[in-house]
Amino acid sequence: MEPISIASLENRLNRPSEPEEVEFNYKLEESSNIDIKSFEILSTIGNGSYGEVFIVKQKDTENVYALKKIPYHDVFDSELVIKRAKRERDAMVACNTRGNNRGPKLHYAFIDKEEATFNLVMEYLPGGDFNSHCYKRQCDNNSFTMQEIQFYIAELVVCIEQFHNMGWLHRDVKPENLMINRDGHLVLCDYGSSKQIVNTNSADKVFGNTPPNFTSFLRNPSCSYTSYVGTPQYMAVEVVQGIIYSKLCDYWSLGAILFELITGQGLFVESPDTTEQKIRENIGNWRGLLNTAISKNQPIPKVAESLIRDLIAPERKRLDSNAIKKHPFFEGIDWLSISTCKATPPFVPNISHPTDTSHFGQ
Ligand SMILES: Nc1ncnc2c1ncn2[C@@H]1O[C@H](COP(=O)(O)OP(=O)(O)OP(=O)(O)O)[C@@H](O)[C@H]1O
Repeated sequence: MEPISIASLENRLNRPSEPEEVEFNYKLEESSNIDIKSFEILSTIGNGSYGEVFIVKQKDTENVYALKKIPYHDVFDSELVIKRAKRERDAMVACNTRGNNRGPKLHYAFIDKEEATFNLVMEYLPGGDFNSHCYKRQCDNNSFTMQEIQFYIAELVVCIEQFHNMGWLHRDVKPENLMINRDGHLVLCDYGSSKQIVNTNSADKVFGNTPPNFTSFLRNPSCSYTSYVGTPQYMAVEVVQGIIYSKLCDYWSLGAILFELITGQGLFVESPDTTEQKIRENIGNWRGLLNTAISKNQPIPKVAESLIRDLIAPERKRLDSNAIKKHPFFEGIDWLSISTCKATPPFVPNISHPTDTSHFGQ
């Protein structure tokens, strides 16, 4: 039998293109000679489908950061990986420049050509991810009170709203992509699936000095997208069907998360064995299945059911952030204190030192 020859990186036919460092680098000029050797890797804190996240210490300053490393030399999907990493980097830069206090602060971004990785050095969020927090509560038989759910959903509304206000759709809002910061507030992370809203008519005005009114773009086809992204369980029907969608898709995800926090069940997920394909089919048949899910999981407070139905709804009827904030589900919520992180969270992580990783399951 012929020996199987494995193509080296150099002679592969579809060798991936090398990413441009100038497009990716961030803040390197302010701190000379920053590269991967500037950081001591302490431990792994997360593993996603695209990257690995470590807690690191900068050697000269002793500052602690989270470092996300995204390898780009996989021959099968490197173009996709490069696109995702750039989007993530660009959205994080937008968070920094537009003062989004619900996104992780980006400190540096650089490419390591030797190990073929993108590197994003960001603020370390020590409270762990919200999904793990919910899972722990469920395992401890300590389900959320309606007051706690109201708080977290209000925080998520503000996270999504701030992301939209800087001119981006997130498209992958899910509990795993929400982190808890040191003060117990939610931060929306993982921008690999996000998309910048492009106003083809007045691109300059969108990011000019005048704050743009993005609500006016909500149903403007020139600001809607048809590519297929996201995580099926929380994906809006118009995204699953690949038809034109707008930033309202992120509020469908909010509705799916609200349902899950109240019932402890994933919406449109019948059992842990439900396949991705089946979840997509279920979302396609959402009208009937939503009624079934709601009647099967009673009691759900009427006011919460009403908000779920206003979010798991056809895009043209779905509430936007202004209408969501006025919904009776949020009675008693002080939106100013939520958006300025002054509201008291129900849980504040106990952090004993800057490199404490006790809220990350390992
Ligand atoms: N700034 C941060 N501080 C602390 N932990 C973080 C931070 N960013 C990410 N993590 C951890 O790393 C995990 C993976 O990160 P992330 O979701 O960004 O990776 P990904 O490869 O894009 O994931 P996905 O599979 O969702 O696309 C997160 O779930 C979280 O536990």
